[in-house]
Amino acid sequence: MTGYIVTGTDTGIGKTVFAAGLAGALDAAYWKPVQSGLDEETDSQVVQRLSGLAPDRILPEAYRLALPASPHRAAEAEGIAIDPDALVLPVTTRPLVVEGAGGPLVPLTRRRLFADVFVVWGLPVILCARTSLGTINHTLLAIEALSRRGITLHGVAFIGEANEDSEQIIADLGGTRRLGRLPHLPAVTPDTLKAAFATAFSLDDFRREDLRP
Ligand SMILES: Nc1ncnc2c1ncn2[C@@H]1O[C@H](COP(=O)(O)OP(=O)(O)OP(=O)(O)O)[C@@H](O)[C@H]1O
Ligand SMILES: C[C@H](N)[C@H](N)CCCCCC(=O)O
Ligand SMILES: [Mg+2]
Repeated sequence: MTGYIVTGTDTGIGKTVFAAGLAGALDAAYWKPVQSGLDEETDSQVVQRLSGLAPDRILPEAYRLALPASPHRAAEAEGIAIDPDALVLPVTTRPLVVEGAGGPLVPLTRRRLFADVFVVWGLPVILCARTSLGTINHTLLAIEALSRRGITLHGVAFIGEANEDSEQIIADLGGTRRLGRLPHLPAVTPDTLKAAFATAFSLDDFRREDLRP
């Protein structure tokens, strides 16, 4: 299985928008294993709308939970528990872009974290981080959490306005690379996202040999 796990330093950081850009650029498939919150457009629906991918490239979620909360809590609210061992990567002929919920230490159950399944999945992780003040601490904390579990960090994708020094010190102290920065888009549409993604990121950074079909 090839592809990437997209995680973030927080919820609402821009993972879904980034994942839509990446999945579209790689002509990939997208999977959101646990969706919590069903009242608004779901992440899968957003990616469907923004990526330009065919509907069958958006793979069905393993869990769809109504409460917009941490997955462990959203599951409990429905009287169920998520089974992390059931979160098996779907088999696809295309690279797979997998989006977590929130950040790497978000609980799936009261004992298991997203990071625990990242280890099992074995795909490299892309960490989405904002550029605004406070991001250095949050991003380095997330990098440390991934690193101590032996999870491969592919790099950091920044989202927001330029903050050269913060991006550089995160890359230096975190021992990782800056993949690029998606600016704040006044309107996020399939066209604006495609153009911004192409400007912000180099496809070669994501097209490893084993990602080619
Ligand atoms: N580059 C951007 N330009 C403008 N708006 C953005 C950008 N990235 C994200 N947003 C907006 O910010 C909000 C949160 O983004 P998004 O849903 O991608 O976050 P997320 O990290 O996937 O959150 P969650 O943890 O709920 O999955 C959305 O309204 C989205 O449209
Ligand atoms: C509901 C939200 N949009 C996400 N899907 C879930 C975010 C979980 C964050 C948990 C936490 O870190 O406190
Ligand atoms: Mg999302």
